[in-house]
Amino acid sequence: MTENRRDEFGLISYVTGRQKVPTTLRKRITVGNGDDAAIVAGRVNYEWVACCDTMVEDVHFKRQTMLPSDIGHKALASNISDVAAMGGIPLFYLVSLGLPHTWSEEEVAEIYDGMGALALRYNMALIGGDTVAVSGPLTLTITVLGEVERGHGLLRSSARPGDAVFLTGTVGDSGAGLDILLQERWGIANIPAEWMPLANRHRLPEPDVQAGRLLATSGIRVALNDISDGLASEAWEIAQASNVRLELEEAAIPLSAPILHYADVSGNNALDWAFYGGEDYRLVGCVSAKHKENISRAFAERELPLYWIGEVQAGSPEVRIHWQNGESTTLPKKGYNHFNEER
Ligand SMILES: Nc1ncnc2c1ncn2[C@@H]1O[C@H](COP(=O)(O)OP(=O)(O)OP(=O)(O)O)[C@@H](O)[C@H]1O
Ligand SMILES: Cc1ncc(C[n+]2csc(CCOP(=O)(O)O)c2C)c(N)n1
Ligand SMILES: [Mg+2]
Ligand SMILES: [Mg+2]
Ligand SMILES: [Mg+2]
Repeated sequence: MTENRRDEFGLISYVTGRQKVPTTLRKRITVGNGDDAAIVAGRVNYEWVACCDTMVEDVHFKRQTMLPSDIGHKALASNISDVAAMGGIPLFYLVSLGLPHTWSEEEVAEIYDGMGALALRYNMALIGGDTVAVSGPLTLTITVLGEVERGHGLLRSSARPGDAVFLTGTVGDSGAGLDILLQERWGIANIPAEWMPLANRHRLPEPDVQAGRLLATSGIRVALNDISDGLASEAWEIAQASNVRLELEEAAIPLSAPILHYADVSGNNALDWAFYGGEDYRLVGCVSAKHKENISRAFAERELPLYWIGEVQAGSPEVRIHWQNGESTTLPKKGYNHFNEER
C-alpha cells in the first residue's frame, strides 16, 4: 500500500483536484485551496453558521460497514445536518484527514468522491483542509461554513410550554442498518434486498436541509436539533436548553416498514433503535401548537415528511414517554456517548 505513494502535496492535489466548485459560489471564494487559509465573502443580512464533526475508523465505521465513498458522504452529511438543524444553508467545507498507511490513495480518492458528490448536490465548495500521516485509525474531520438570515438561526433553547414536538422523518433505521451491516454473514454487497433500505440509511444519510430552511424562513419561533446520538438524547438536549419538559407519545413515533419487519424477525424492539440508536440525521423540534396546521401544510406542499410526536409542558427539564399501554415513564437520556460504555 505504501509503495509509490504520492507525497503529502501530491496527494492533496490528487484528491482535491477532483472537486468541482459550483458556479454559484465561485465569486464568493476570494482565495480557495492553495494558500495558508481560504478567504470567502459573507453576505449582507446573513450570519455565518459554523460546525465541525469527526469520523474515526472503528468508532464511526469499519471497513465492513462503510465503503470509502460512504465515509466521505456521511462525514459531510453529518455536518450539513448540523447546519440544517440551525436552519442554515451549507456553503463551504474544509477537510482534515489523518491517514494511516493501510489506506490506499485510490480509497482516499473514493472518500473524496463520496464527499464531492454530496457537496455538488448541495452546491457546496471545498475550500481547504489538512493532511497528516497517522499510525492509528483513519480520521476524517470536516468543518462546514454556512449562512442563515440574520436573527433567524434555530436554537435548541427556543422550546416553550404549549409547543408541539415534531420529527422530520422516521427514526431508528440507521441503528438497525448498523446491526445488519455488522453481521459477518452478509457484508455490504450481499445484504438481502429487504434490509437494504436500513443499511443505506446508515451508510448514506440525507440531511434535512430543506426542512430546516422552511422552518427558518417561516418567521415562526422554532427549537431545533438534529439526531446524531438518538431521539432520546436529542430531545433531552432541547428540554435542558429550553428548561421545559417534553412529553412524547410512543404511538406517534414514526417507524419505517423495513425497521418494523427487521425488528420482528431479529427479535429486537424497533423503538430501542429509534430512541437510542442515533445517526438518523432527522430533525426534532418544537413549535407553538397553534402553528401545527400551517407547518404541516407547508411541509406537505413540498412533499417533505413531518410527524407530530408530543408536546412541551412547563416543568424541570425532562423527556417523558407515554406508552401505548397507558403508563408513562421518564425516557432515559441514553444514546451514543463517546465517554460512556453503556450505549
Ligand atoms: N473539542 C471541542 N472544542 C470546542 N467546542 C466543542 C468541542 N466539541 C464540541 N464542541 C461544541 O459543543 C457543542 C455540542 O457539540 P456536539 O458535538 O455534542 O454536537 P453535535 O455536533 O450536534 O453532535 P454530534 O457530534 O453527536 O453530531 C457544539 O457547540 C460544539 O461546537
Ligand atoms: C462500527 C460502528 N460502531 C458503532 C457505531 C455507532 N455510532 C458511532 S458514533 C455514533 C453517534 C454519532 O457520532 P458523533 O456523536 O461523534 O457525531 C453512533 C451511533 C457506528 N456508526 N459504527
Ligand atoms: Mg459534534
Ligand atoms: Mg447536531
Ligand atoms: Mg454525538
